[in-house]
Order: sequence, then structure tokens, then C-alpha cells
Amino acid sequence: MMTIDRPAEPRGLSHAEAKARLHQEGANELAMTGQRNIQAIALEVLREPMFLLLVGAGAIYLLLGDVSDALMLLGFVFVVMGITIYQEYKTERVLEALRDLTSPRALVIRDGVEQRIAGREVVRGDVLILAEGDRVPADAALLSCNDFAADESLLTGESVAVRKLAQAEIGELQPPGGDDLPFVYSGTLVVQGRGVAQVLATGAHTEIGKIGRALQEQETEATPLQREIAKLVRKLAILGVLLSLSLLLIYGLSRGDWLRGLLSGITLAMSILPEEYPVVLTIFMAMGAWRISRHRVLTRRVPTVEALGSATVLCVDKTGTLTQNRMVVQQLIAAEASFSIHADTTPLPEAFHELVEFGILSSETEPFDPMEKSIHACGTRYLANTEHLHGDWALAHEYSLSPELLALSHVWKAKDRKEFVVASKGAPEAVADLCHLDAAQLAQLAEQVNSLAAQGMRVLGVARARWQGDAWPDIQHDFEFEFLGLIGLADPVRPTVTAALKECKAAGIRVVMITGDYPATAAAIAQQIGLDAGSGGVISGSELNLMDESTLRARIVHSNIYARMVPEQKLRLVNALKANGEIVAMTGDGVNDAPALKAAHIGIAMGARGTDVAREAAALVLLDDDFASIVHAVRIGRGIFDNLRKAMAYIFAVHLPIAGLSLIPLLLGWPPVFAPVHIVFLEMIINPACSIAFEAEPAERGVMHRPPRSPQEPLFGQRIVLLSLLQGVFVLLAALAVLGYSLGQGVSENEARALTFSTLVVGSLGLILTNRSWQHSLLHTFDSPNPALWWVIGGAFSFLLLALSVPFLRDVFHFAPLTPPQFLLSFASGAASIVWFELYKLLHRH
Ligand SMILES: Nc1ncnc2c1ncn2[C@@H]1O[C@H](COP(=O)(O)OP(=O)(O)OP(=O)(O)O)[C@@H](O)[C@H]1O
Ligand SMILES: [Cu+]
Repeated sequence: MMTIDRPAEPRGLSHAEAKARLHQEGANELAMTGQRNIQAIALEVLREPMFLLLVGAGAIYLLLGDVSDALMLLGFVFVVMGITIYQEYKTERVLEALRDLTSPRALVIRDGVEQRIAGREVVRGDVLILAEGDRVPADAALLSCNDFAADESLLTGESVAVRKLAQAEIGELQPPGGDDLPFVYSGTLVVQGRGVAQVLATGAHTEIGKIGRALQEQETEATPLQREIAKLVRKLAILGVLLSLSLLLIYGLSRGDWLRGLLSGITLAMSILPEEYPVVLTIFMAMGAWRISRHRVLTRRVPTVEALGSATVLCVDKTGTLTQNRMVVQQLIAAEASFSIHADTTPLPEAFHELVEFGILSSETEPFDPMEKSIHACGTRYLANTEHLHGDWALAHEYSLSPELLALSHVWKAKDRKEFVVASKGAPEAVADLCHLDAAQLAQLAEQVNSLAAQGMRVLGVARARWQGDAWPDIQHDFEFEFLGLIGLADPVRPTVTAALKECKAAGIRVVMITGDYPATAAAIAQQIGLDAGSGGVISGSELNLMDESTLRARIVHSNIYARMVPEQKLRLVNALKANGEIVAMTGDGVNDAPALKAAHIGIAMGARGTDVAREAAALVLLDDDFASIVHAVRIGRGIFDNLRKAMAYIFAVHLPIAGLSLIPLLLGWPPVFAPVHIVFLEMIINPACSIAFEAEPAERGVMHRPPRSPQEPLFGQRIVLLSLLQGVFVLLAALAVLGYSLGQGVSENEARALTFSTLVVGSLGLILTNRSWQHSLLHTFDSPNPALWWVIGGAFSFLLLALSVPFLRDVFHFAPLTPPQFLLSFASGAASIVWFELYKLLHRH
């Protein structure tokens, strides 16, 4: 594998050129599927059963000759429709913004500066930097590359990777097929190497665009929560239809007035109709994803928001997630001597010069690996003006790191020498293996490695060899390596990690460290950050290979540190944890992490370090790669689930008195309390209350002090159903009592209706307040701010007062004016109906 000298760094397009071209030739995107515009949303709303029922009710009013009732109802219909469409539109926008954020990015050079831009902004002529794991954003020709191969199966169906070679002359773009061509195609995957390429075609002009195939979002299966809610909705819908039909029959047969019977049937159907449940679920998930994104975590699959709250194990990489991935050479060991690097001006003793020299020779000339960068920096500091720096040597051959041998070698051609110089570095045990150390040397080495690793340092071994001959040996073992020493690199831990780990512990979430690093290093870092290693000790990659599934499942319960793991082993760990019934979140960044990320319940890719492949496989993307952000997301996820449950309990509870008041008076032979217009009024409280007010409710203080929710635990457990039923029953009883009492006092029908309706409205506003917390008293919740809630409650209450006092509205609602004592009676009864739940909370807490 020969390296090709890179041509002088290309400058790429200028910003102005790129902007003009984007304007002229259009964005680099394929037709998207599944977008909803406002017309589509409106159409969907028009097909809703609620809307059809309202139109039906309006038609009946017309038949009955009640033109003003009919018009009023239709007027309200438009208000409710407006609110619904606005909400859905807003949700859609939120989802779209998320899609934009999570859509592919491209690394380009513009004005000579590397920068990440949205894939859709790539234009013809842009210079792209492509690396292993990237999705190619546009059709392009390679200007330079290193050991480059692409998976073009998307276009050709051929799954074997295609080797690419840069060419000096960029010819015409050719269709895919065949090795050693310079062209790469939009949508295909870089599986090996790095390269710089110039864009030849974008958007619909690319090969994939010509096929007219859109990169489809993968089908998402319904989550348990979605299924649970669908089931609930089905049950309630059937119940509603049956009850409404019975009411129609009873009314028609007993009173002979079929049209009014139909109207009452429709009113009842509207009051039971469970249309809020799926809407609320969608809104909560979308808004939740948006809230999480403000903590620099992007949600690629929205239902993950729900899974976050039940995560029991977080499996995280060490380097870059728990630590900063800012490696600094800290200690050198050569033969028996050791040298600590400090800020002072002590020169580096001669004994260590070769160690650093070969450390540099076994690194890239322009390194991007933080370890290699820091070895270079060390050389610049100590070896400047010595004969140990070789800027003029040419790299003749290289052997890369592999999971089987964690070492890499570079073969150099010096101008003034006949023989080649070989430099190798890698995991100490791998380099020791290359050097064929004897038992005594190995024992001494192990001691030295452990002394560095115990301080949390990453340790690299360095070796040297010579080579004469024309052909390169196949494997690194064929060189005669001589061991030069050890380099210890420190990687500071992230300052936020310790606190985040504490939070996990309190929240009953286990944290598991999976690292490619040496066991002692992993253990030392774990100790520094307070990660509990578990009673089973560190498990290494080679030990893991010897375990069968059942052993692994037994051992994994007691061990939280997995060292010297290769990415492929992450999948086994995920599966073992899943088999033990855990809900697993797993981080990853490389190409080989994708299967584990997919298998985990919550795959988390790294935004800064991660590859496109990892991002595509993951459900969440951490923009700052920080472990603490995962914990934030979990906390938000738990809060969202709580709020969802509160909102659902509220909807459930509030529909009961509405349905009861539509049904029971008729069964008792009393005048009907409700017409459709009253239901519409109540919907105008319920809808924003559950979707806006509960959504904005701050998480309860204890969310991270209780164990994860079991995924089997339904949103509506028996206790919750029972309690919300009771909440509804009490409001119903209060309203019925007011109705019965006032009818008994011989007041007019309209007065009785006004009294009952006021009681119901106050009761349902009370339900909102009391359901804000299932732990703390209503008064306690005044401390936690929620402006949206107060708008909803204030608005509803003001509108009630208007409906009672403005003559025109009074007519519409068929109300009679109330005296202040009468209103007070309604208010007090409504408020009293929630007192029991406050007492229940109080007793339950003690
Ligand atoms: N550029 C390199 N030169 C020499 N050795 C390397 C290099 N990169 C990695 N290694 C060796 O391979 C081992 C594993 O590296 P790997 O990249 O798998 O770990 P990592 O992914 O950086 O760590 P983590 O799993 O904690 O994120 C390292 O501990 C080191 O010994
Ligand atoms: Cu020297």
C-alpha cells in the first residue's frame, strides 16, 4: 500500500462562489418522502371523527330550525380546528427542524478552511474530505486518497467494497462499477481510508438522483407505548359508539324525538371520543426531542425519548466520552530509566531520544490522532536541533493497526542510507510480542506498564527494526524488532463526569465502561471518576472471547469494566445485557460500532468524533460527546414520561364527568344539560391543558432519585386508572349534586345548566392543578413555574365568566344569569371535588 503524496492543499471554493452556485443549481437533496404541509394537516383534521360529529350536530340544528345554534357551533368548530391545525403544524415544524439537525453533514474545504456544512449545501466544485465511515454527500472525483474503498451496494447491489484510486486528470463522471477508478457516488459509504475529492454533481444530477430513489427513512415499528395507547383508544371508541347508540334508542323510544335523541347521542359521542390520546403522545415525543436537543443531544428516532426514562444500563466508551481525548505525553520509560515530563526546562536525557524519535516515526506525518499529535509535540519540544527528527525521510510502506495485533509500523526510506528504517508502536503487549521478549523481560515490562497504567495513563510500546530487500514482508512479525521503551499518555477526565455518575447511581442506573484500552488504565480511570468496578473485576477482550453466552450473562452482572475490547465485542455485551432484561443505552463512534448501536435499545453516536455510519445506526447523537449529556437526556426522558402520564390521567379523568353529565340526566328523565357547544367549550380547555400545559410542566424534584421505570410497567397501571377514574367520579358527583339540588329548588332549566356547567369547569380546572404532581400538594406546586398552565387556566376561567355574563354568549350556551352566591356555590362544589385527592397525596406520602 503506497501512500500518494498529497497535492498542495486545495483551497476549495470561496464562500461567495458556493453561495452563488447553491442559488443557481439548487440544494443537494433528493425528493424527500413523508413531508406534511399545512394543507395536508388541515385535510387530516377535516377527516377526524370529532369534526364530522360537529358538522353532523350543526346539520341537525339546521333541520330543527335552530339556525343560530348551528352557526354558533360552526363558529366554534373553526376555532377548535384552528387550534388543532396550529398545534399540529408546530409539531411538524419541530420534527422538521430536528430532521434538519440530524441530516447528514459534509466536511468541505472552503476558502482553504476545513468546515462542516449541511449535506444539502454541498455544491458542484466543492472539495470534500472523506474518511472511513462517511456517507459520500455528492458524486465526486478523488483528488488524493490513501488506501480508499467504498461500499457502492446502494447503487450496484454489489456488496464487495470497491477500491478507489485518485487520478491527476479529472475526466468525465462515469457510472459506478470497477476497481481503481477515482469516482465516488452520493449515498455510498466509505469503508476504508481517507481522501480528498472534488464534487462533480449534486442533488438530482447524481447517480442516485438519476435512479430517482430517495434515501428512505427506515420504517419505525410502533413502540409499546404507542401500542398501549392505540389499544386504549380502540376500547374507548367502541364504548363511545355503543353508549351513544343506546342513548339514541332510549331517547327516541321513550320521548319519540329522534332528532333531539341524535343530538344527545352526538354530544355523548363527542364527550367520550378519545381523540386527544394519540395527539398528546405525538406532541410530547416531538416536543421532548426538541427539549433534549437544547442539551446538545439530537434525537434521530423520536420514540427513543420514551425509552430513555427506563434505561437501566449505560454502556460508554472511555476515551472521549468519560475523558476529554486530549492526550498528553506524561512519562517515558527506556530500559530501566523513567522520565516525567513537566513544564520546567529540564532537557530530555539522551537515553530517551530514540524512544521519542521512533514514536514520531511510527505516527502520521500530519497526525489527527490525539496520541500521535502529542508525541509530535513532545518531539518538537525536546528533539528540535537534534539528528532525531527526519522531515526529509519518505514513507515507503505502512502496516495498520488490527484487532488481532494492536500495533502499527511505518517503513521509512532515508536519503543517505541503503536500508529501510522500521518504526512500530502500539499496545505494550503487542509490541512485546513483535520483539519476542523473554519471560524475564516480559515480567519487567508488565511491572513498568502497570506502574503507568495505575495512574490512569494510556501506555504505548515503541520498537525499531531495519529492513533490506525489495519486497515487503506480509506481516509485521517478519521484522526483527528491538524494544525501545514505553510512552505514557495522560488523558484528563471530563470535569462533569463525576457528578453525572453520582446522579446515575441515585437514579438506579448502572454505568458500564467499555474501552479498547489496557485493563489497569481502565480501572484507574474508573477509580478517578468514581465508577463502581463491580465485584467481578475487569473483564478483558481475550477473557470475553473464552466465555460462552451463559457464562457471560452470569459474569456481566458483577463487572462494570470491559477493557481491551474490539468494537465487534460490544454487540455481544449488548445482547448479554438485553438477555438479562436490562434496557441498554450504548455509545459508539466507529464503523464497527454500528451493529451494537442498532442492537441497543438506545444507540448513542458521537457527534464530534462519530462516523456517519454510527450516526445512522444510532437513535441519539451527542453533539459534544460528553457523558453528562446522556444523563441530562435520561433526566429529561423521565420527566417527559411523568408528564405524559399526568396528561393522560387528566384526559381520562376529565372525560368521565363530561360523559356522565351527557348521559345520566337523560336517564333520570331530567332535561339535558349539555349540547355540543358545551363539549366544544370543554375541549378548548382540555386540548391546550394536556398538550401545552402538561408538556411544559417542569420535572418533579425526585425524578433522578428513583429506580428506572420498568418497561413492562404500562402508562396506565391499575392504580393510575383507578385514581383517575375516582378523580372523574368526584367531579361528576359534585356536578350532579349541584344539578339535582338546583332542580329540586325549582330553578329554571337554564339556571340549573349554568350552575352545573360552572361546577364542571371549575372541577376540571382543579383536576389540572391537582394532577400537576402526584406526590406534592397542589399548594406545593405553586413553587414550580409553568406560565403556559396559568394562561390555560386563566383563559378558561375568564371565558366561563364571559359566557355567564355576556347576554349574547349566555344565549348561545343556554345559560341564565347567576347571582354571586349561586356562582360561589358552583365554585365551591367544583373545588371541593378535588380535595380528596389532595388528602390522598398527603396520606400516601407519609
Ligand atoms: N495510533 C495508534 N498507534 C499505536 N497504537 C494505537 C493507536 N491507536 C490505538 N492504538 C492501540 O490500540 C488500543 C485500542 O485503541 P482503540 O482505538 O480501540 O481504543 P479507543 O477506542 O481509543 O479507546 P476507547 O475504547 O476507550 O474509546 C490502544 O489502547 C492502543 O494501545
Ligand atoms: Cu540524541
